[in-house]
Amino acid sequence: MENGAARTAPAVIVAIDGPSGTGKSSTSKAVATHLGLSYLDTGAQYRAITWWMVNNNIDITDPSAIAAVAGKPEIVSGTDPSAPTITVDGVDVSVPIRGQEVTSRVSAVSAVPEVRARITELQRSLAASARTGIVVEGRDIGTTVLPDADLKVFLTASAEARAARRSGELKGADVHATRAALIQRDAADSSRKTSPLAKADDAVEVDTTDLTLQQVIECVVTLVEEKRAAK
Ligand SMILES: Nc1ncnc2c1ncn2[C@@H]1O[C@H](COP(=O)(O)OP(=O)(O)OP(=O)(O)O)[C@@H](O)[C@H]1O
Ligand SMILES: Nc1ccn([C@H]2C[C@H](O)[C@@H](COP(=O)(O)O)O2)c(=O)n1
Repeated sequence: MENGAARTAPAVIVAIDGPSGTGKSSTSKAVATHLGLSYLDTGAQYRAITWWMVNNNIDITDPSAIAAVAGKPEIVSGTDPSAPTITVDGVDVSVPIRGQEVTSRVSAVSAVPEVRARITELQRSLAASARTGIVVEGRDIGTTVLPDADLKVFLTASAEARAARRSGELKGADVHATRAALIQRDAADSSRKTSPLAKADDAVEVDTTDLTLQQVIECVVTLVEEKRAAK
């Protein structure tokens, strides 16, 4: 090492993709916290722009109406994994974006190419400015947003496991209805033309069905450390 200077770990870019309820957010936040990286929830950004469309009475069934205003809202994501934030035009929307009104419309809004172009640009800029590196989670991070990521992980889990996790979270929500809604959203997200939900060819697939959250976190931390060591 030159002049005995302490070697700092090189910045590392991690892409975590997968269907709803596979554990992307929980895993990404914990991995980023453990490794001192930034964290970006890209689903929250698509939810935030959907919230703005709903609040501004934009016709969600009309892609050209969505495209015409896609550049208007200012979406700001805070990337501290211990306290991630999301605002639209300065308003904290972290709670309303999780509601049914947004969840049932987000696939339609996020399928519009102009929306994706706008949000993808934000995501790339946040990743480029992350000093120590970043964990970015979503649906198209490994395939489209950050195709040169150091590590790509694709999380999966059975529909039953995902529905049970979500029903537990929603305090007793009907597990069959939750399962049906997850499958419907995954189908919409996987079948859109522009950057659909997909596993990148070079992603490591981790089936979380029979793993605890802690086991998944440990698995991804190990994968990141291996990549870092090889840099
Ligand atoms: N391996 C696991 N075992 C048990 N529960 C888990 C596991 N992974 C995540 N969970 C729980 O499942 C729920 C969904 O997890 P999380 O929000 O991280 O998934 P997600 O993939 O980000 O979902 P979405 O894409 O819908 O935002 C949370 O309550 C989380 O605590
Ligand atoms: N990279 C991404 C992230 C999310 N979306 C869309 C599709 C999802 O149904 C929706 C909400 O995501 P969640 O909060 O459930 O992770 O946002 C996308 O198209 N691309």
